[in-house]
Amino acid sequence: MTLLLDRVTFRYRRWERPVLSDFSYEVPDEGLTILLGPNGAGKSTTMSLLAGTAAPRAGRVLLKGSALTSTRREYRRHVAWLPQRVPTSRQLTAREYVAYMAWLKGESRTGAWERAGAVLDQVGLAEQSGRKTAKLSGGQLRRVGIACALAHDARVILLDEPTAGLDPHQRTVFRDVLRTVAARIPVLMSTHDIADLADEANTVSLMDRGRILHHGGTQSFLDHARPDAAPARQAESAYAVLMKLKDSG
Ligand SMILES: Nc1ncnc2c1ncn2[C@@H]1O[C@H](COP(=O)(O)OP(=O)(O)OP(=O)(O)O)[C@@H](O)[C@H]1O
Repeated sequence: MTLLLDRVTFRYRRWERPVLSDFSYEVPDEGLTILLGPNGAGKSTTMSLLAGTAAPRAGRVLLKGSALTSTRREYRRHVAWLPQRVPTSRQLTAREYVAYMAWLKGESRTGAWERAGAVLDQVGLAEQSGRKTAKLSGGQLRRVGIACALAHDARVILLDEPTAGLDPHQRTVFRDVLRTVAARIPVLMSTHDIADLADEANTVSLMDRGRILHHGGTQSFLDHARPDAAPARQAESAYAVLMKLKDSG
């Protein structure tokens, strides 16, 4: 499975300067890849282009060699996507909402309902599955969003800051879910929780101002850490060193 951006240029409406210019990025086809970078680096933009929710002004978005534009429905079925802000329908219960999203992606009615129950359980929301989404907390809604991304048979999963707003216990639950899922399906996840998640990742991509500064195995990323960095601080140190290198280069 190959999902990639090929020489893409993108700018937001009424903005003169493109966020991404002649930008290429290929999602590794196995395991967990974390996408790091400071605020405004272009992570969410990159992910929404990969998810097919934003369209490039130039260049191509490709899934296994076929252009997004020719197979949009098919594409959305294969690519699961958790945006930063989880859109929900306030009148539906958590289970109804997740089942509806799975149905939209091509699951049968019964299949979607069963699957919704299972994934809500997986993200620790079994007890809240009958509550209206309007009554859920921000962290619980985020878990509903994660459940939606897991609720259909996608071939790649894109998660934009999935751990934002989760309490420490839920982060641990999420890490376990992520480990299980990424063993089966490639996952690309943007995050600011470097220390938490670098251990879990197979690949680390670091971007800034619409450019990839580093892309490679987790160890090759951690190798940039200062020699005196404490083991628990290695990922943060590597991040700081690479960002500084960019400033000096
Ligand atoms: N809807 C929008 N309209 C106009 N500009 C936008 C919009 N969304 C993002 N931008 C701009 O595009 C650039 C990249 O933003 P993007 O959200 O992709 O960064 P990010 O790396 O995901 O940041 P963060 O870590 O804060 O989520 C920023 O300069 C941002 O201000």
